[in-house]
Amino acid sequence: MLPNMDTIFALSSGAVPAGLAVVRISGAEVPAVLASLIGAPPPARQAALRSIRTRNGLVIDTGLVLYFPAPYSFTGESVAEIHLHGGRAVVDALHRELAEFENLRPAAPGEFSRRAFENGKLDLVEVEGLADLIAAETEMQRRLAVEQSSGGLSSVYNGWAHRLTRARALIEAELDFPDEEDVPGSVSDQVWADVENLITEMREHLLQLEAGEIIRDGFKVVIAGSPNAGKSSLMNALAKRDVAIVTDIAGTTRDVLHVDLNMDGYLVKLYDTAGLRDAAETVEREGIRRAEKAISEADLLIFLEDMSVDAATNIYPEGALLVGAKSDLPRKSMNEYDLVISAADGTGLGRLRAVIVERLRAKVHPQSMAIPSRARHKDSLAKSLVAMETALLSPTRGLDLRAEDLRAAGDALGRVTGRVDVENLLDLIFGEFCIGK
Ligand SMILES: Nc1nc2c(ncn2[C@@H]2O[C@H](COP(=O)(O)OP(=O)(O)OP(=O)(O)O)[C@@H](O)[C@H]2O)c(=O)[nH]1
Ligand SMILES: [K+]
Ligand SMILES: [Mg+2]
Repeated sequence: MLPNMDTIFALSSGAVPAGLAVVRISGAEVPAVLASLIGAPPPARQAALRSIRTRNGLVIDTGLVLYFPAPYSFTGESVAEIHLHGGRAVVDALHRELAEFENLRPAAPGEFSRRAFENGKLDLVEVEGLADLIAAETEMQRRLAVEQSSGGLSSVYNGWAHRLTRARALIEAELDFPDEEDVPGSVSDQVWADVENLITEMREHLLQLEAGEIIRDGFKVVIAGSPNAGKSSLMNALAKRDVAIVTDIAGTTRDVLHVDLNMDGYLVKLYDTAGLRDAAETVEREGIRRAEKAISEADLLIFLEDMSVDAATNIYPEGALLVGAKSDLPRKSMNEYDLVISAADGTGLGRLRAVIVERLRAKVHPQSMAIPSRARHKDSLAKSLVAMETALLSPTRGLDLRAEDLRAAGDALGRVTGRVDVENLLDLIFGEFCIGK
C-alpha cells in the first residue's frame, strides 16, 4: 500500500503531444504547491489564466488553473487541475517540478478514484462505471457506463439495502419487545411480504446480467464451418480489412482470430476459426480444438457452407445461423440456408449484418440501463438472494435466525457498492413506533 497522506499528481488527459494536457494534483499539499507554481490560487472552482513557474521563477508554460478546495473535489481532497499546452517537454517540466516538492509523488494507476472511494465520493459500482465510461467505445457501452458511474445502479442497490435494514429492524423489534402494544401485530407479515417482493425484484434484475455483459463485453459471433468454406473471407468482408489470411488451401486458419465491430452502437466481437474436419496434423488439430472452444462460448454461431460444392449438411448446433457462401459461383448444394452470401461480390452481407443485430437485440432489450454487467455484482447479489430466500422459506426457523439471515443478505448486498449498511437499527425502530415514548 502506498502512503495515503502523500499528495499525488498525474497527467489526466490523453497521450502527448496533444493540443492540451491536464495535470491533476490531489492532496493536502495542493495549496502550497499552487502558491509556489502560480502565487495566489484562483477562486475556488473557477478557471484562471496563469503563468506556471518553477521555484526559480522560470516560466514552464501559461495555462488555465483550477483549484478545488477539500472536500468539494473528485477525490474529496484538495485538488488542482493545470491545463498546459500538450507538448512532451512541457508536461515533463511540470512533472519534474512537482516531484521536487516534499510529500509529492506520481499517482499509482487508479489512485485518484481510489481516494474518491475512500473519501465517500464514489461507491464501488460508480468506480467501476467510471472505468467502463473511460473504456467505452460504442454508444451502448457509453449509456450503460454513464448510468452506472452517475449513481443510477447504486441507487437501486441502496434502495434494496434500506428495505432490508428496515425488515430486519422490524423483526428485531418484535424479538426485543414481543409484548409491546405499540408494535402492530401484523408487522411480521408485512416484513415477509416485502422480502418476497425484494426477492422478485432482485431475480428480475439478475436476469438482465446477460444483457449487461453483452453490452459491456460484446456480443460474441463465431464463424465456423468446413475448411475452405470462406470463413476468413467473410470475416475480412465484415471487418472491411484484411485481418485473416485467405488462400485456396484447406486448413489455412489455425488460431482463433478476432475483430471488434461496432454494429448499431453495440460492440460485436467477431471470431474466425479453423475449418472443422478430421485432421491428422498436430497444429491443425489444435486449431480445431480451439475452434470448438470458441463455438461453445459463442452468443451467435454462423455456420458457413460452400454452396459451390455438393456438401452434405454438416451437423451444427441448434440456434446457429446456417449461411451459404460463394453465391457468385454456380450452385451445387441442395441444402437450405437461412441466408446466402458472397464475400467476393458482397451479396447478402448487409442482410447478414442485420440478422446479427436482430439476434443481439433478442437478448438485449433493457427497459433501463440500471442493470448489472459484471460477475462481481452477480456473485454478491446471488448470495444476498440465497440468504433472503432462507429467511423467507423457512418460517419454522427461529425469528432470531431469520433476522440473522436478513443481516447476511444486507451484508452481501452492501459488498456490491462497498458500503455496508451502517444505518442505526434502533433509529429505525424508534422512528416507526413509539416504543419507550
Ligand atoms: N468465388 C468466391 N470465392 C470465395 C468466396 N469466399 C471465399 N472464396 C475463396 O475460397 C477459398 C477459401 O477461402 P477462405 O476464406 O480462406 O476459407 P476458410 O473457410 O477461411 O478456409 P480455412 O481457413 O482453410 O478453413 C479462397 O480461395 C477464397 O478466395 C466467395 O464469396 N466467392
Ligand atoms: K482456406
Ligand atoms: Mg480461414
